[in-house]
Amino acid sequence: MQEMELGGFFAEKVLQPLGAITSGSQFLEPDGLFPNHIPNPEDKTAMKAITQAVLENKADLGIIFDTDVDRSAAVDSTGHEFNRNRLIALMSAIVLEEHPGTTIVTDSVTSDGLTTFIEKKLGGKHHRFKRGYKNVIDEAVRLNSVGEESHLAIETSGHGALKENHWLDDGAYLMVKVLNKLASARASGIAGGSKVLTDLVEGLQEPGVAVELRLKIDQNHPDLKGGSFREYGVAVLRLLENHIESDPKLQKAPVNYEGVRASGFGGWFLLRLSLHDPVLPLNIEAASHEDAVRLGLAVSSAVKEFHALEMSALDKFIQP
Ligand SMILES: O=P(O)(O)OC[C@H]1O[C@H](O)[C@H](O)[C@@H](O)[C@@H]1O
Repeated sequence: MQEMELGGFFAEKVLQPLGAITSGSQFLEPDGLFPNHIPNPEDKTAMKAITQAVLENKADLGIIFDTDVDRSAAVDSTGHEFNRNRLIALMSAIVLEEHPGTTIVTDSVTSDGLTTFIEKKLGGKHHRFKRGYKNVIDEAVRLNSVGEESHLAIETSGHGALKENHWLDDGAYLMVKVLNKLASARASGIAGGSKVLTDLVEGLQEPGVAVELRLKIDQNHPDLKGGSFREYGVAVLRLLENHIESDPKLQKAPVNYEGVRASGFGGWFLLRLSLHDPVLPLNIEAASHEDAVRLGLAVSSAVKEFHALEMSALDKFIQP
């Protein structure tokens, strides 16, 4: 069972020759207008489409790719999604079985629960680095070159690369690893859909609320005073950092490579500059909506003097 545009080859050229039944697959024909949904494994509509197809067809596993097959996600036979932190947890479990103790390099927006899972349950090391598939891959290569073993560089976006695959940014290869795990469980007599995969991520703590709010910087606003949006964004981050230091309810993340990350109210937030856009993405995770709002309020009150920052997404989130 599989879906997605250019990745259509995977059903015909990989899954079928291996003996898989792929009859419930959908959207295998490329169409640049993307008539079905945004081709993004982080997108809720995209994940809903593959989940429904898995359940309707009683498939053992669902696989979804983005347009050029470098991002992927999976769905187990019960409709449980393996994308974002859960995909990283699954891939970490598979890679750490093969390479005990190895370092997993991820992007900056990964959850605190993922760190606990990788380090306490799997016995690996979580190196939370920067957003951007190239950044995580380059960092994993660098770690190996200075003697720290790393076999997996992966983003919540679904981009992922393995050392054994020459650090290619390759969503199809990630799914091959997942399929391998499923097939070897079958071969050793463990049936039951894709439960073997679900079991691998057991114990991963997931937040009740996880949001990404993208705060735009108006590049024509007089507050920029002819400077770049980047400079403006850096000034916002600097001020937020000062606020955190003077707020006893917030603790600055001791190790952080991008933007400003802080814990508080049982959750965390990260405000950073987008890789490409005049935007400051704000990620907030917490156990409840109330706690997530408290974190949002802390950010909002810290940056309120920055009038070129478009706050409507955050305002909407924190409104009573
Ligand atoms: O920084 P953002 O705007 O959230 O974008 C971040 C994303 O940018 C590009 O699409 C890269 O290919 C991704 O690897 C990265 O995750």
